[in-house]
Amino acid sequence: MELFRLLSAHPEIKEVFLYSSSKAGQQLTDEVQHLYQIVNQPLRSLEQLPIDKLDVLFCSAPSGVSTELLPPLANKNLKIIDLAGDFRIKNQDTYRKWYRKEPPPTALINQAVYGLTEWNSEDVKKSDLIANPGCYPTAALLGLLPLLKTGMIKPASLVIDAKSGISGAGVSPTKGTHFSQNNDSLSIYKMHQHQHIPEIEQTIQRITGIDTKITFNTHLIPMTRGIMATMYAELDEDFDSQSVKEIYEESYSNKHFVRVYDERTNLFTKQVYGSNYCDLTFAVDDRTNRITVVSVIDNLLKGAAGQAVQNMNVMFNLDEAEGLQHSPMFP
Ligand SMILES: NC(=O)C1=CN([C@@H]2O[C@H](COP(=O)(O)OP(=O)(O)OC[C@H]3O[C@@H](n4cnc5c(N)ncnc54)[C@H](OP(=O)(O)O)[C@@H]3O)[C@@H](O)[C@H]2O)C=CC1
Ligand SMILES: CC(=O)N[C@@H](CCC(=O)OP(=O)(O)O)C(=O)O
Repeated sequence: MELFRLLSAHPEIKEVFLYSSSKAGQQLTDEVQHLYQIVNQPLRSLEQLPIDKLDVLFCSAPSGVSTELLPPLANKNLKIIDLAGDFRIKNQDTYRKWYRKEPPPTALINQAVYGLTEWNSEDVKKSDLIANPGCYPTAALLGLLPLLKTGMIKPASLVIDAKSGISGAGVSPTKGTHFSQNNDSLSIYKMHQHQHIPEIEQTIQRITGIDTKITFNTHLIPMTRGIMATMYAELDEDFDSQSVKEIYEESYSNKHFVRVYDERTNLFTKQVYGSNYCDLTFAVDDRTNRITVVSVIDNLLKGAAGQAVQNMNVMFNLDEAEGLQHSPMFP
């Protein structure tokens, strides 16, 4: 629904069609009461996809669905952006191990471009099939890549501690996302087993050439949206606060959606709420020679729908911020 909201207000989009696997033919009223004035269509069935009339298709279903759905639609003069994990992992055995599902065909995995446009916009531009990054990897990688690429931190020392709002768990309520269980409580889940671990390691490898194994844990926070990734690593002795700040500024000065704050700024997930920004800060600890990096995003925007629209903009040679210019809502 966030994707639909963004696309409906996008100045370069003529028409958006909505498809559903379970509610074809129904009017979207209950789920999208908040979009009452713009949802003026019944949900369509997937069999009705007019491939030759569409420019771009977003697939926004849980992992495993696009492995079945997308292969027959690929390479048909239609650009595809998949929001799920299916096309993100290049090694099929790695995908099987972490997702416990069968991967898509090799040719399509090889064709898919990982859409972290801040780091590979040239590939995104040429691509017809984008694997939109996961929410946690987006937050973690945008904070870490500048430091890893320049050798500022020791990869083996890296620990990523991430926290997410409950909308990260999708639309269907489960025991784990029940209000009474989460309200007034903080929980840890999928310890050392999160499916985003191989995605982060693979992207570090592809962008910096570093083969490393990360320690990554995730927590559920009783809030609707937002991710904070707090990352700890040993700083190489040749670097200090000043050089870290310079590297961040160099990496992101011309990147619209990454905002680098001064060292030790207190960041809030709410300062990016409803926006496509990723906000970063850091603190160097001279006593321990460790650095802490903090990254915040809105999981539904920069972590999913916003980043998907940003990728679409780059693929169609539009300004990458088209349709995503709005500031965060605060408080
Ligand atoms: N929530 C988040 O913070 C993030 C989400 N993503 C990705 O964004 C996309 C949307 O996320 P989110 O809305 O949370 O996802 P959900 O898990 O809530 O699923 C979205 C919709 O997928 C459809 N769907 C299609 N096939 C199936 C199936 N076999 N089983 C269940 N549902 C199915 C359902 O709609 P219908 O029945 O109408 O077809 C469902 O409402 C996903 O690809 C997800 O991986 C990425 C990063 C962050
Ligand atoms: C809070 C919560 O449950 N979050 C989800 C990640 C959401 C996401 O990024 O999903 P995909 O990688 O599937 O696209 C999780 O931890 O599995």
